Amino acid sequence: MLELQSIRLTQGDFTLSADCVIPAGARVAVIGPSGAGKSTLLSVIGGFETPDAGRMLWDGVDLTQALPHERPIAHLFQDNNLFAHMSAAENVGLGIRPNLRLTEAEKARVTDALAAVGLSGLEGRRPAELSGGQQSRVALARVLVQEKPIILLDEPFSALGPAMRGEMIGLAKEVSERLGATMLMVTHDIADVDRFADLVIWIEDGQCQPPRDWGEMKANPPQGLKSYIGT
Ligand SMILES: Nc1ncnc2c1ncn2[C@@H]1O[C@H](COP(=O)(O)OP(=O)(O)OP(=O)(O)O)[C@@H](O)[C@H]1O
Repeated sequence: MLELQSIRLTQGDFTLSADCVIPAGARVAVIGPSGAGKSTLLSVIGGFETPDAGRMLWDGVDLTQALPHERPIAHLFQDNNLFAHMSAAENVGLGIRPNLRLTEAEKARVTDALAAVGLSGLEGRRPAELSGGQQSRVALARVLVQEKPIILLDEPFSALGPAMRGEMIGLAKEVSERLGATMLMVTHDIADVDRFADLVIWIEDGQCQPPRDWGEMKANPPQGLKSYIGT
């Protein structure tokens, strides 16, 4: 499990606070108004920001001071972070080795990951030769080959239309199931939450609420969530 113990981070006049436990293997949507601190929470978990106070533990190991690449975490951001001059297979291979000197077994893992996201036959294409949805699939395949137990998605598919986004969220779910990974996804869309989440972390004014069952939260929403979804 992922434990955030009395985490505090102040940036200017904004303070994030989080004190919660996320069970291993959970799919968690992180929702809340614009500027509430959703991306900041993911930055703290990913190690891109160091909290002023508190600790983060994964399976009892204190990772609070660990650098991003030392953490058991894979990331997917809105812009997919694909390298324009590299093929789909090379972009995925980077998830295994940044120098791309892959063994035959590692090359096979890349091929398998691209097949798992429906891109067999397109391994040699560069990002500009792929549609937006296909580019997102490459980014998901790169998450898959990293085989990390924690995956952070920050508004990953927001550049896609609603139907394609739904499809990609289904695929992200499959990736989390395949790896047994704990997945946290920031989104602004309640339809995404319905499709994706077991649990929801509601954030408002920098305060993260502990994760709650989504069905239960919808039945009995905090006031801020009611205003947010306009009920
Ligand atoms: N480097 C920084 N220095 C000072 N304030 C910052 C910094 N980065 C973010 N903030 C502030 O922290 C707050 C939280 O920002 P964050 O991006 O986490 O919100 P968010 O919930 O992800 O918003 P959105 O839904 O609009 O993406 C905002 O008020 C933002 O202006």
